[in-house]
Amino acid sequence: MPTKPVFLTQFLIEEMREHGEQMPDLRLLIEVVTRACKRISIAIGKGALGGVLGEAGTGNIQGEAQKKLDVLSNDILMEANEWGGHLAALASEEMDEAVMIPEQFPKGGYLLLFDPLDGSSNIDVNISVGTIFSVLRAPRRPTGPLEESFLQAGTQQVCAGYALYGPSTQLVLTIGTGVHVFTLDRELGSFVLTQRDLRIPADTQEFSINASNARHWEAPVKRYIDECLAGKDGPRGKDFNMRWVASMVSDVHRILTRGGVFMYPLDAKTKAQGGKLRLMYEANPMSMLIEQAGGAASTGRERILAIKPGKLHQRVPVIMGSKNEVERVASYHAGG
Ligand SMILES: O=P(O)(O)OC[C@H]1O[C@](O)(COP(=O)(O)O)[C@@H](O)[C@@H]1O
Ligand SMILES: [Mg+2]
Ligand SMILES: [Mg+2]
Repeated sequence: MPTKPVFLTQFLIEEMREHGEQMPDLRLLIEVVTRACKRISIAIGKGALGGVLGEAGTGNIQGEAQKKLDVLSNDILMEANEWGGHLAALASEEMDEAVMIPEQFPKGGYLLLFDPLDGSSNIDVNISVGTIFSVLRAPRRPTGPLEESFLQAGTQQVCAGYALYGPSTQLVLTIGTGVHVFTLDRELGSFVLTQRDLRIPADTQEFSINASNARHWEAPVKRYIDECLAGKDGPRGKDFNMRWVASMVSDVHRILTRGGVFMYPLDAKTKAQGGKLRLMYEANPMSMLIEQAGGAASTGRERILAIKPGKLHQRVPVIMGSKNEVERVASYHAGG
């Protein structure tokens, strides 16, 4: 890595210059979102001292009880972005409807979607959580209801990223030119480039799934996991390790860093709602990062980024990570 620190803004200017198109509004949007993530990182770092742990006493459109930090992170991101300039509208896991930038503020050409706090079940037990975001272009002449503007396939994303609030706070980002990692220098209060162009190995010996759902899994997933568990004496001829943090950000970060396959497949419990994880602000941004790093992302039956969304809070099955493993799971779904 360069000896002289490369800060996020500088990196974005150089990256956009190198790829032939300066997008000052997109750069501004990324700076505003990452500044909000710094504020969330500080709030999380205070933990019990900051009074941010525990239930908020309210629920969201997903039917989940909100944690105080779900609400606080959402408020911080709303406040940071609502003055507009770079956005036309935004949508969040924690808000029923998409929100247009208020009349009195200038409008920008982008739409922002976010999961303000991912891994909520881990907040009160001090395990890493994160913020996931996705950026789309706003239609020039939107016709129907605001929500329709957002219903674009994941291939239309111009930017995707997450902040990981762990022992260190990291930002992992793509603007369609590879996946790059920044680490928050707490003294400087700035994100500094620490890894360029992450590449996911095509093969792996590590899978990530909530095994307590095994009895609900479909046959292709059961077969895949059973073969992994059979290890070197089984059809795969090699031993597999398992990891499950139950924060998608942490599990996907591990996979972007050293490979693996992350699975939250369709099962009997989630079939009626189409899956557990949300397409627009969990599966799509993570799929763009995974594919940009040379991996694959599927529902088991189709490429996640190719899905034409039907509604803002749509859920989908998720199988992503090392290319050859994801393709193997998909081939089992196809009867292979
Ligand atoms: O509780 P489970 O079944 O292990 O599910 C964990 C999954 O749910 C999530 O926490 C859902 O995300 P939110 O915390 O943003 O609702 C994912 O981060 C994680 O992968
Ligand atoms: Mg989430
Ligand atoms: Mg969340």
